[in-house]
Amino acid sequence: MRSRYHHSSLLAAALSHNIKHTFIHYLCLQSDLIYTNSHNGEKNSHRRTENIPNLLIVNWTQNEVGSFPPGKKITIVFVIGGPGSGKGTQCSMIVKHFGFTHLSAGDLLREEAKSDTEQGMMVKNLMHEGKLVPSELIVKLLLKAMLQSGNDKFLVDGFPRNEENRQAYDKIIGIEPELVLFIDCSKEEMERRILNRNQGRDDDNIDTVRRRFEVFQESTLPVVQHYEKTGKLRRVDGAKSADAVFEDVKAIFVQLNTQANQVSSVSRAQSNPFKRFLDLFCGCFGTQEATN
Ligand SMILES: Nc1ncnc2c1ncn2[C@@H]1O[C@H](COP(=O)(O)OP(=O)(O)O)[C@@H](O)[C@H]1O
Ligand SMILES: Nc1ccn([C@@H]2O[C@H](COP(=O)(O)OP(=O)(O)O)[C@@H](O)[C@H]2O)c(=O)n1
Repeated sequence: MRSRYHHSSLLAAALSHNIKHTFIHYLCLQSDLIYTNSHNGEKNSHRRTENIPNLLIVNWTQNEVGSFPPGKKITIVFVIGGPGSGKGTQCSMIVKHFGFTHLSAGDLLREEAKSDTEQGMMVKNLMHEGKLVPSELIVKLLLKAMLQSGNDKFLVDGFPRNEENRQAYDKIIGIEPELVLFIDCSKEEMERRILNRNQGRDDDNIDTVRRRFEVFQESTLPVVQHYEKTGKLRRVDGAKSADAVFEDVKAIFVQLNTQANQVSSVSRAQSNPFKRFLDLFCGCFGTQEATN
């Protein structure tokens, strides 16, 4: 009871503050994100929040986490696929060959779930139910891990999982992914792999797995379609053996490296004043190719 009143007053204080760059979220331990839904379906967050115990407010500022130095080139690749499609397996192979830092959204959340706080408990419960954790929390964890790594190339595994993830990422990190790797695999094969995985994961049981498949179908597939439209999606057949999948993945990353090298040699050339002068000079006499 006390905690309910405490949270209600925090909510009131937060609403009255409207601080720029501050992200305030209302999460419920037993229900989904509830800010816009009331009992009777009206968009009335006040009434709804006052009636719900265990309300948790995650309030954090961008300054708390930090940001990348301006102008630093950061390469981001999202890796998506259903539960058990082989995201983690492929990511470790990519890391060995291409020097990326692997950030698994699921691993970051599992770490968070160990903490003996209200937030840790909330994450643990949602994961146990196979539901998605509120987006700003996972984006914050990703940004923190990116900054701590000191690297500039990241594989973000298991993200974005829904439109809300994608939008929160755009708002908070905002670095366009270079590409989005989608590991496509049948439900039967994924289920078989998960039930044989034996990593002692609390959510690798048949009931939670089924819920995770539903979430994938309903929430993640629309994100796949989004990246298909923007031309960023690279689909690989995840049903093959891990090595065979990696052959296809490798080809995608070799191409990505080639493009990156071309871009950096063009920008090096453009930043060379003598080369710029020569280009201009030759351009005047119609001999542009002479400098290439
Ligand atoms: N291509 C594959 N063929 C057979 N088993 C695989 C393949 N890729 C991964 N696995 C196995 O399937 C399970 C799930 O793979 P994992 O990489 O953990 O998936 P995800 O990260 O997508 O949940 C693991 O036990 C892994 O060893
Ligand atoms: N972007 C994400 C990624 C994972 N998660 C949570 O973490 C759980 C495990 O995700 P995972 O990527 O480690 O595992 P798989 O479901 O892909 O096997 C999901 O079922 C969600 O509860 C999330 O809420 N949001």
